[in-house]
Amino acid sequence: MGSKLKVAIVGSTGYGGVELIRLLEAHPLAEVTSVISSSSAGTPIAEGFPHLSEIRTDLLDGIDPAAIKAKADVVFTATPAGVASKLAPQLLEAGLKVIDLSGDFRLKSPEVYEQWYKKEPAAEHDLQRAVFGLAEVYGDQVKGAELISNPGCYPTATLLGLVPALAAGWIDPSTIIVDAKSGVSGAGRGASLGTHYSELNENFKAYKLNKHQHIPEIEQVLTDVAGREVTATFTTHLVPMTRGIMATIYASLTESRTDRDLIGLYRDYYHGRPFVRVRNEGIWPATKEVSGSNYCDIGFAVDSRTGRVTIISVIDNLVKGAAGQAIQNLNLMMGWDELTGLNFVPVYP
Ligand SMILES: NC(=O)C1=CN([C@@H]2O[C@H](COP(=O)(O)OP(=O)(O)OC[C@H]3O[C@@H](n4cnc5c(N)ncnc54)[C@H](OP(=O)(O)O)[C@@H]3O)[C@@H](O)[C@H]2O)C=CC1
Ligand SMILES: CC(=O)N[C@@H](CCC(=O)OP(=O)(O)O)C(=O)O
Repeated sequence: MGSKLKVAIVGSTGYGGVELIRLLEAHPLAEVTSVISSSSAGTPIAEGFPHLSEIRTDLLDGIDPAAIKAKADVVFTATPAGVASKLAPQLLEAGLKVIDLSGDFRLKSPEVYEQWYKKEPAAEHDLQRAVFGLAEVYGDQVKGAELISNPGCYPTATLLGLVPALAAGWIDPSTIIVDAKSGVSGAGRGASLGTHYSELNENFKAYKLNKHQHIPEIEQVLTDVAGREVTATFTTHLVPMTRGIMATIYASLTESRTDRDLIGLYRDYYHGRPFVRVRNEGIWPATKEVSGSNYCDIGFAVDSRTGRVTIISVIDNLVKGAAGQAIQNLNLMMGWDELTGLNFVPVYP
């Protein structure tokens, strides 16, 4: 135990934080030495989360950068938007490395952040030094980083489904439409009218049309990959399930291609990236096939009639979409094998 990397979690009482605790419990090289809460410091974490009884007997700590540094070397911030933009600089100043799960450091432009999140942006200097931790695309930049910005859940599924085809010039960037669906844990643990049982059960609804805060994050990466400005139509839906995201992506092909061509392209692009699995021809992934795991599974259907391809990309929003990807980034940041502590089978059924 003594030689493990010590990590702290701010926002440890939220869904992302609790998932970090679950996954890090099995990590061979890291241990959680401080679970932190802004509202319940001094109470045992297992009191609010009986599934952690006997596993975590400690009390929640408050937010104090110097005290966190005395207990840990790396901090995960799993906090609502607008918190890490102010807290992370203090944590970095105290000598900690930070992996932020919120949207605060994902967008390089402070003006764009303000426009979509309706909050005060992080300082420009911090936005510039943050590395966008989509490991399969920007993994080389993650190693040794001090501040990692973990991608959003929807952008993770969407971008992993789009980047290889876009990078290869196989799809027309002006034709991208993403129809995305999420389980309700994506909205966090707080109760709200739109997510309580009788509003959600046996219901299926679209939300934040053309206003979702993940639109600029997706477009920022697509623009970077394509080398020209890319916009995309992106629509989110809530599904009455607990975990999972499915991004159903449509785009026009620039030349005639088959499912097999796409499968080959994606398998080459993700060669050596253990968390992306590309399905064989005619087999499309379902959210249950990745549940509880750090996998992103992808399948294709080319329609030669319309010249379009449909790409299905699924993740578990709390794992590959949040805590799992954050640990994958920790692994890369520390120079460890990215599979460390994450090499497990999805929960099925
Ligand atoms: N849920 C998901 O699938 C995903 C979430 N994310 C992002 O990760 C972050 C965490 O999400 P999630 O865990 O779902 O959210 P939750 O709402 O479940 O948890 C957020 C936690 O942050 C803490 N918190 C609230 N206000 C403050 C504050 N002012 N200062 C410090 N801590 C605060 C709260 O704990 P306490 O009161 O104990 O401090 C709360 O438990 C969010 O930015 C979210 O958008 C990203 C990808 C996927
Ligand atoms: C189902 C659901 O409500 N999902 C949330 C995802 C929030 C999130 O993860 O936000 P950031 O990545 O921007 O921090 C939403 O659509 O806003």
